[in-house]
Parts: sequence; structure tokens; C-alpha cells
Amino acid sequence: MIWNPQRPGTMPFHRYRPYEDRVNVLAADRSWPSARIESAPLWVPVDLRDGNQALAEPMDTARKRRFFDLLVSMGFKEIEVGYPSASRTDFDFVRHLVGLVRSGAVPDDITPVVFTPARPDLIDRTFESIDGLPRSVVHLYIPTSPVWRDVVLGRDRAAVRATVEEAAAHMARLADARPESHIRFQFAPETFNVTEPDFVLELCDGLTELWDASPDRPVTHNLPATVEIATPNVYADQIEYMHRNLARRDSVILSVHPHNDRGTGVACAELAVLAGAQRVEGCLFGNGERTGNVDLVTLALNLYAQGVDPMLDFSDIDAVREVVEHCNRLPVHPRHPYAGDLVHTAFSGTHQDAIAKGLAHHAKQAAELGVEPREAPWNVPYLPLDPADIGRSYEAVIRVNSQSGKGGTAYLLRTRHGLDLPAELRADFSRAVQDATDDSGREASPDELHELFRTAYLVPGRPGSGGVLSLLSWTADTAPDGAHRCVCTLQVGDRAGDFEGFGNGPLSAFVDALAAAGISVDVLDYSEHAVTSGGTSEAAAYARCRVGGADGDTVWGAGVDTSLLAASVQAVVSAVNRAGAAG
Ligand SMILES: CC(=O)SCCNC(=O)CCNC(=O)[C@H](O)C(C)(C)COP(=O)(O)OP(=O)(O)OC[C@H]1O[C@@H](n2cnc3c(N)ncnc32)[C@H](O)[C@@H]1OP(=O)(O)O
Ligand SMILES: CC(C)C(=O)C(=O)O
Ligand SMILES: [Mg+2]
Repeated sequence: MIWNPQRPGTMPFHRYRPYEDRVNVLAADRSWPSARIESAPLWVPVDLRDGNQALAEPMDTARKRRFFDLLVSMGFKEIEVGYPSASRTDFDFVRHLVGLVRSGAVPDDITPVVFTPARPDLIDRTFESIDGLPRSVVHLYIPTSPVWRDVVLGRDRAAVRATVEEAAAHMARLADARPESHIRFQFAPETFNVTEPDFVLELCDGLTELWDASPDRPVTHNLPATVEIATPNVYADQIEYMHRNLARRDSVILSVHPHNDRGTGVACAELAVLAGAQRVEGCLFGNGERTGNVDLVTLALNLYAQGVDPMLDFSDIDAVREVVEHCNRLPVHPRHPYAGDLVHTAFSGTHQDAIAKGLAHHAKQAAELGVEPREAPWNVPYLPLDPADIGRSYEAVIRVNSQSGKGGTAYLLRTRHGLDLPAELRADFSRAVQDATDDSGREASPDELHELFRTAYLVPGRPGSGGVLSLLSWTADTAPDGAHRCVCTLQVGDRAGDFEGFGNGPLSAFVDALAAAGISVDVLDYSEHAVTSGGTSEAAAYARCRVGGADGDTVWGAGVDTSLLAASVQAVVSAVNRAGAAG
């Protein structure tokens, strides 16, 4: 047995029953585990009904309208717009919509869905609300499971079936009385996931028959996990059972409506689609009763990230989020899949290193393929999709705090300030960043990192920095024999003087002048580049120097200047002063 130090808990878990005691799952033979999702199901947002009924402040017409317009612009074609018999607000919104549709302000391929319980008076009110709509779906629901039958409705199976059939027949009569409107029907056995499968089948098949569903006027059977109680495979088995056994299958749209009580709404919906579901109801960002309806954004982008077209537009996900947050008056969590503020951000060192390498590799591959980076296949570690595809920039991809390493810091200095530090200097600077972020306990912004770099490496190279060495003035020229000469005025401690040096380049001539002033410097590593940010025409130079002879300290210095030579000289002065500061 695997060693496990946990001890029996004291919470009353014995009060709860496993799902096998609560629902009979019939599918022994299943095909969903080896199926694949190769195309998008019909997505039906229920934000304006199920989402709305879960809000402390339900949406008014203006908010519903804004939400509806968003859904249309994203590409949804069937949209549940309300529970018209619930409130004047819901009724009025549907009437408002009828006006919009009739005036041509809503594309004519949009089908509004309205929701009703199995009560004749409320069904009448529902049909009143859709008068004048050329096409719509009326969605009838009733709870069907044993607990709801016994405790809520006080009706047995036969009585529930009778209620459903009376309501459905009433709906059929009301629809027949409106021949100018194309009205389809939808049925939801609420609490489907805890209802006896044979009873759900009996109800659904009864309605398929009663409504005389046909392939060109199909019925939608919407099978909700009203309150999740089991692992997603159980829901998938339930859906596959219905998929295989529903009568007139070609006249039925099999729909699912998962909630998220166990936090597995997305998994339930995905497995249900594998099991034969053709339509998925949910809400944007998972709003809805209790822990919410299944999140359509996550579902759709999960498909996208597999190379399957979700047939919805998320190219500006922040704009989508802004509208939804406004209408629901609820924030989207910073860790929300795909859309949260932090989901494309890495703070941790090894992730940053991998992302920075991945982005560079991606750019290189795109160039090799001769395509724009936006078109090249995506394979960047830790980023399931290209943030740019959903309207995000790379700015927030890497952020630095005490969990970060040299890769992230170097990435930010390079991408935000045009400074491409050599590998060894990255490690050197990273220690300074680590100290600063450990001390502050905070994140360091790209500007703060730049300031830290400036203070640590650039300032010591400039006159008046307070270091032991100040370069007050200098000139460099080339002698007729090709040797380089440097003449400079140096202040070393409190003594100033003029010095001259020679070398095979201007920098070595300067180092020679330093030797004449009694400062021994060996330049061990040197690199330089143009600064590629902020439209400047500056150059950056980095020098790793041994200062003070064979036993001296090895220190990095850096310089940035409009003259490359000045930058290189400053880098050496910086190294000397940093060595001096280190003692
Ligand atoms: C899982 C879901 O999301 S289901 C949808 C839930 N959404 C909502 O409830 C939002 C809108 N609802 C409302 O505004 C109100 O409930 C109304 C207007 C529809 C009805 O209001 P009321 O008449 O005051 O009834 P109330 O809200 O208390 O509902 C309880 C009654 O409805 C019955 N009932 C519940 N569901 C259904 C149904 N689908 N069909 C028929 N009757 C039902 C209950 O058995 C109970 O009946 P009882 O009074 O005989 O015991
Ligand atoms: C589809 C309806 C009845 C619903 O919202 C649910 O069961 O969660
Ligand atoms: Mg629901």
C-alpha cells in the first residue's frame, strides 16, 4: 500500500450518498471515450435567462439589449432571451426584441428562445410575448427526478407525464393558431441527470410524437445536469444512452445544459458532445445559478486550441468580457481560462525562460516558413494559444517578482527597453532583481527593472556617479601606424590628471590610459548592440572586466550612449566603479 499520512476526518461525510445510489446509469457499452470532437456544436447562450435569474440585480432592457447585441456580433444564432412569464422586465424585453426583429435591426437568421414552466397561464403569457416574431423556439421545462417529483411537485411519474403532455398540447395549439410564425419546440426534463433514464426517454419520445417532430421541424430535447452530482463520465453515459435510444433521432436535436456544482461543467459538456450531443447551452464566463452554467467561452476556445473552428468570434476577448461584466455586474476571475487578466502571464522563472525561448523560436520558424508570425503554427510552451489571436498583447505575458529568474527579466529589458543583455550579465542582474523584489515583496514593472539596471550598471559609468573613477573628458584618434590612442582626464579618488594610452582599438587604448593612472583592467568579455526601443539611436555596450590585476574582482559594467565608443568606455568605467564599490 502507498504510504499515506492522512488521518480519518471529523466532518460528517456519511450524510451524503454516492451517485450510484441516486441515479441508475444504464450505459455499459459506450463509444464516447474513443470519439473525437471535429466540429463545433450549436452553441446556445442562456445568459439572458438562466444567467439573468441568478443575478442579485437582473438585467434591465438596456443591459439585456447590450448583451443580446454582443451575442449576435459573436456569431450565436439561437439565443435564449428570457422567461417572459417571470416578470414585466423579461416580458418587455421580448417585446422590445420583436420590434427590433420586425424593423430589420436583428439579422433574420437569429432564432430567439423563450422559456416557460408547464403551467397553462404562464404558457399563454409566453406566447403573447413572441407574437409577431417570424421564428422562435418555445422551451418547456418541468423537474422529473424522484426528489423533485416527491418534494417539489408532489406528483408521481404518471402525473408529471400528464402535466407535460397537457402543457405540450397547449403549446401546439397556440403555435397552430399563429401560422405566420415558425415556432419550434424544446423540452427540458429539469434534473435529467438524477432522473430514471427510462422515464426521461418516455417523456421525450412522447413529446417527439405529440409535436410531430420531423427533420425539417425538429424538436430539441435539452438534457440538463441541473445540479452536478457525479463525475463527467456518468453524464456522458447518460447522454449516450439517450442518443442511442431516442425515437425519431433524425428529428431530434440532442442538447445539453450542464451546471458546474462539482467544478466539472466544461468536462461534462465536452464528454456529452463526444457522446452524441449536438447543441450546448451555457453562459459566457460561466455565470448562472450557484456555481454557474457551463462556460461557453472556455468550451469554444478549448476547441479553437485544438484546431477546430468554434464558429464564434473571440478576436477581442477583452471587449466581450467588458460587456459581460457590465451587464452581469460580476467580475471575471483573473484566473478564468483564456479571458482572465493573469492567464497569459508567467511570474515564475522557468516558465518565463521557456516562454521567452518559445516566442523567439516561433518568430524564427515563421521567418523560415516565409509567413507572418500570426500565421505560423503555434507551439510556445505554457501558452495554449497565441494571446494575439484573442486580441491580447504580449505585454503581460512575462511579469517579474521574487519568483522570477534571469530569463524573464532579460525578456522585459529586451522587449520593453531594447537592452539585450549577454547571458552572463543576465544572471548577474537577476541577483539584484531578486534582492529588490524579495525586499519589497512586490512585482517589479518593466520601468522599475530598467531603473534598477540603470542605477546598478549605467550610472556608475557616468561622471559624478560618486565612484572611485570619473572620466571627465576623453578623445580617441588613430596614429599613422594604425595604433589607437586615447587621451583622457581622469579623476581617481580626489586626484585628477591627464593620461594617455595606446592599443589596437580605442577601448584597449582607454584601458591602457587607465593603467597609466594606476588602475589595472582586463576586459574579459565585451558585446554591443543598437538600442531597439523608443525610437532612439543609442548604442548599448556591456563589458565584463577583471579589475585590480590577476587577483582582482571580475565585474560587469554597461554603458548606453548615442556614440558606441562612449558607451563602451562608460561600460569599462562602470565595471571599475562597481568593483570599487564591492571593495
Ligand atoms: C433549473 C432552472 O433554472 S428552472 C427555472 C427557474 N427560473 C425561475 O424560477 C425564474 C422565474 N420564475 C418566476 O418568476 C416564478 O417562479 C414564476 C413567475 C414562474 C412562478 O411564480 P409563482 O407562481 O409565485 O410560483 P413559485 O415561484 O413559488 O414556483 C413554485 C411552484 O411552481 C411549481 N413548479 C416548479 N417548476 C414547475 C414547472 N416547470 N412547471 C410547472 N410547475 C412548476 C412548483 O411545484 C410550485 O407549485 P406549488 O405552488 O403548487 O407548490
Ligand atoms: C434547462 C433548465 C431546466 C435549467 O436551467 C436547468 O435544469 O438547469
Ligand atoms: Mg440551468
